[in-house]
Amino acid sequence: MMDLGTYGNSTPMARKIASGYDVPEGVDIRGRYDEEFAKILTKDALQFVAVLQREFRSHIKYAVECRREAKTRYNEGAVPGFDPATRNIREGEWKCAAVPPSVADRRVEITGPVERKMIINALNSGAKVFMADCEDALSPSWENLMRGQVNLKDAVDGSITFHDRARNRVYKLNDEIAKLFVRPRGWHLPEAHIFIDGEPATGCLVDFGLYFYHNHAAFRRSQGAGFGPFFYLPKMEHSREAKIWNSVFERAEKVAGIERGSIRATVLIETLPAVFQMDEILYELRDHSVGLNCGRWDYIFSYVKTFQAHPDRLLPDRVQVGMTQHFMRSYSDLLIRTCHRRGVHAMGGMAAQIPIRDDPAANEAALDLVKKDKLREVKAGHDGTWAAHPGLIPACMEVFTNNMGSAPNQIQTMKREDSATLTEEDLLQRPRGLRTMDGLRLNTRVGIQYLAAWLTGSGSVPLYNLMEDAATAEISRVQNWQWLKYGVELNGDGLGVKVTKELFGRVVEEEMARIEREVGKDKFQKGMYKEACKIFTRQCTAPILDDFLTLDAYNHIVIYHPKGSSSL
Ligand SMILES: CC(=O)SCCNC(=O)CCNC(=O)[C@H](O)C(C)(C)COP(=O)(O)OP(=O)(O)OC[C@H]1O[C@@H](n2cnc3c(N)ncnc32)[C@H](O)[C@@H]1OP(=O)(O)O
Ligand SMILES: O=CC(=O)O
Ligand SMILES: [Mg+2]
Repeated sequence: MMDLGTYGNSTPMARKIASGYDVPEGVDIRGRYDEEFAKILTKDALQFVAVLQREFRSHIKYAVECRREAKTRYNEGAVPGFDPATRNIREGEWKCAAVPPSVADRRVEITGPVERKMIINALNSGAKVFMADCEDALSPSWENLMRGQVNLKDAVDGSITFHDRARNRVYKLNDEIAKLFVRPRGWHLPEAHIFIDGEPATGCLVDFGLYFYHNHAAFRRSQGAGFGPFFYLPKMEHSREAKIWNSVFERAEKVAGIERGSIRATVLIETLPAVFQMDEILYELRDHSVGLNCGRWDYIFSYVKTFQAHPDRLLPDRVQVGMTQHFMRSYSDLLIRTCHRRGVHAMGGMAAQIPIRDDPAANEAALDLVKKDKLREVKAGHDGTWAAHPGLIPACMEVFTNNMGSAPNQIQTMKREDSATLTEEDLLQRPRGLRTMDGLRLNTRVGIQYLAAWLTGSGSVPLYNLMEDAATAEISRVQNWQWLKYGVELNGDGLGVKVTKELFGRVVEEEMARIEREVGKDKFQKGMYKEACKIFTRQCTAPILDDFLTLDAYNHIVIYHPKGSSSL
């Protein structure tokens, strides 16, 4: 039990029963009541979330406001770069706290949503780490998030099981399982089903707070060997955001009465501004860091977003923006050099290919692409990588083990000092490649189908033999928006066709017809394809680019109880 000290309010008058949940003063729950959820949404756990919300809300608002100001500067022609004011941090000799022994070896990490069966499969997959995702891979509905918390709690205490009745198969944990990291949502997403002092709570503080409150003690015993819990932190743009997380961790450690530096986190470098802040981010989190990760898909999305007002930096077709483009390779090389200089892991990212069950030749080709990507990563000096599917783990493991041997990581052996000379120009270099009608069509087809899945509760889906999640869908959206905004010529087709609203309208119509043919009339009618098409089309043609696809779409999955009691 944690000591909430002066933050708790235990007077009987302050207790309020709302929507069936026993809530502390100032907290209002508008999501559906469920007996299982009530074991997570206890009064003390909610009080802990409220403590965090009250202490950090003004810092978060300020950080979000700073993002807006930076966006205005980029829209007026500026480009991101290294901050002269923090040169001493970049050039100084300092190290992050030593890596906890329990996570020294992270050569292959599996990721996936906090869905019950997938959690069991991922923990049993043979990967060293499982990143349980409340972010890119999860549609953040009340049901998904609260069930996810129940599932995580059962996973940490080891009791998690799942009975697949259709297949009469019972899932439970093996003796040896992956180490658990949890990725909360980004700062931008609210949790509209929990109000604190009249405002929606910050999504990531709900995800972090509930998980930490219920699991820190069991996790440190069973998984972290005295450290933990462990987290992945997404979509940051500046070190001031890392500073907030560091303070959140310190507050949580204090409340829980555990040693400072117990909690550890890997930060995803997945926005363009953040690549110029890697040292600064590690510095802010130096007592709580366990490395950085190349979140390549959001990074590509962020490149377009950051340069939304720079028509000289248009992207080619999405499929051509791989890790071998100069700006992507530079980002990965500098991340490795930065992490190893500071004594922490430099994690690689996700290849989009997944196993193709019904076509052995195509499956082999997909596996070869994954292996090639992992070989590039391990040879560059990454200490580990991500796999989207259990079927990819043996291949990823083999590539990393063949190149790293029995060493748990390459932190001491791959310093990559050659990357010290990488410049702002290297990191911003325009991607090379061509734009095609096929690219426009694929973006549209994938974007709509992804959103249709997301609106019905699935945040990661297989589409055309690739993994699609919120980050990959964002690329489809912003690329369409960019091409429409600047009326670009599809220069890869040799026909000189320009992207206009009329052309896009026709493409949407034709791609919707194709989706209907592919998924079948029945699924198409019952699904959310039409709604998804409306949202996606609106966002692609909006005069001003929406910051996030999921922020607008979130309004469609907020369900208040009792029904109709209120709305966003
Ligand atoms: C940009 C980023 O942020 S990347 C990180 C976020 N994205 C992700 O985490 C994506 C994770 N991956 C997935 O969600 C899935 O693999 C998908 C959606 C891509 C493909 O899913 P499917 O086509 O349903 O997979 P498939 O049918 O081949 O699954 C076979 C088995 O593997 C399991 N499985 C598949 N992927 C995973 C996973 N990532 N973790 C755990 N188990 C998994 C399935 O549950 C299924 O189990 P079963 O045989 O016991 O029923
Ligand atoms: O979160 C990972 C990414 O690639 O985006
Ligand atoms: Mg991401």
